[in-house]
Amino acid sequence: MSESTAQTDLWPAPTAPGTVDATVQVPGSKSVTNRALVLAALSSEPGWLRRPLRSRDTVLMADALRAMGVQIDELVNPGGGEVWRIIPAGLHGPASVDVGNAGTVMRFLPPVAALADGEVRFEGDPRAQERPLSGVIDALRVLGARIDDEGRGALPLTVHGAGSLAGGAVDVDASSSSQFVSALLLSGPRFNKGLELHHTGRTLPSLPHIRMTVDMLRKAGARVDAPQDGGTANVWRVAAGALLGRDLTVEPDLSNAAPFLAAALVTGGRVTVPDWPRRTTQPGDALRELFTRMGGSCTLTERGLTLTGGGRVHGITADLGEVGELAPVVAAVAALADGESHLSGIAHLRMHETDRLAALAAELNGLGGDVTETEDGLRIRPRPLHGGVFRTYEDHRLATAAAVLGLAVPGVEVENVATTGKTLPEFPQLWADMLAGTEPAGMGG
Ligand SMILES: O=C(O)C1=C[C@@H](OP(=O)(O)O)[C@@H](O)[C@H](O)C1
Ligand SMILES: C=C(OP(=O)(O)O)C(=O)O
Repeated sequence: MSESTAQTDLWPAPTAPGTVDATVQVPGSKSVTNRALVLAALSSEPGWLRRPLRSRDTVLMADALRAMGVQIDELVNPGGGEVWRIIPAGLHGPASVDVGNAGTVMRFLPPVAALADGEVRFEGDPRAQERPLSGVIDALRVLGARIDDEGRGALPLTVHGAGSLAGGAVDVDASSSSQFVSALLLSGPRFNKGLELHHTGRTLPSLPHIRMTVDMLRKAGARVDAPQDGGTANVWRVAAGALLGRDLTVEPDLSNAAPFLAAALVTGGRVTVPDWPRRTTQPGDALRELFTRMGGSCTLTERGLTLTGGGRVHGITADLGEVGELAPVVAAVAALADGESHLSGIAHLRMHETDRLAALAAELNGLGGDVTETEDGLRIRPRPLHGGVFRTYEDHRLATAAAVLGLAVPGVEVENVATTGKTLPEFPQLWADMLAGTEPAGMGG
């Protein structure tokens, strides 16, 4: 948890005037948008991206690829929504990349830079320099890349791209971030010998995100063997070969649907998220099961996913290792529940945008909660909460978690709500719109 910014920018989290009843159109998935941009940049023909997410993380990704020579045109679709046309070109330096605090940018792009011709310099926010990257740096060196990180094993660094990379077999410990695996797989088809990646760590978080990588690679024409389909455990193989341009419509970001669905749960109301995919690799799909266990009920129809709160919120014992992105909002809901919760499998959240376990414990306890950190998660004992400042440590998911608490706890003031711009710049407006249709207390149902 790094030092918090000044507390001058405080957003009074609105209290729910009654039961929420709303339809919330959630913008596109960060993880899908940024993978699609990388794959399109590496492909041999132009591609299209419909309804991409426009947020800090995805704009940083697009700008970085442009800096390496890729053309990305942003078009307005008269039928609604944005369309980006990606025209790949010979990747080249010199280029300078600002990764911000985007894990996807800082991890997915050094392998792309190794394929570029020339130097690519990577810099980022102070927090990005603390986040793990050595798994990618060390693996790229084994695969033939020259990287100057002055021995840090972290940002800032310079990749001296040679226009191609040998590739081959490599061991990677990705226990601190699944993005090490995704990063190498995404560029793998463009390595001369392809890639054979052995994960050597004891644990591997966020498996759905690795499945998303494999799925999107295959849809772009890559040949991939993965443990998920009965392949060798902990081994991924990517054959060398060309990638095809795609015309892809981005699914809504299901992890960013979490605070809105949580609003239905904690107010005993109803929220529908249109365009919820019937099949998806996004970890946010697990919200259906998690929030059902916490007292809601879900229906998936052609209108989308509707979550209806049951009037009571239950505590939960859950291993969130595969779906760590959901932990902050689940923790907020758990703090409002009728019983204790144990969230486990999320030690790696200590190296996310902030130390999320420390931050959630400190901020929930600051409002009167009883939260303790465990070795790999949080124990949350619901207590009557009171208002106060909820610090967000430049972490979008801390801000949205605080908004959920604010629905039930008067006087919650959220520091720097604009930090939601990392993946959901429209958050305050979407939240206000959701509440505008809320039935006053006593009239809901
Ligand atoms: O590949 C991806 O798009 C992501 C993978 C996960 O990272 P970790 O495995 O580092 O948790 C997730 O938390 C992050 O928000 C997005
Ligand atoms: C961990 C997250 O982001 P990043 O892609 O920066 O790792 C997140 O969005 O919860």
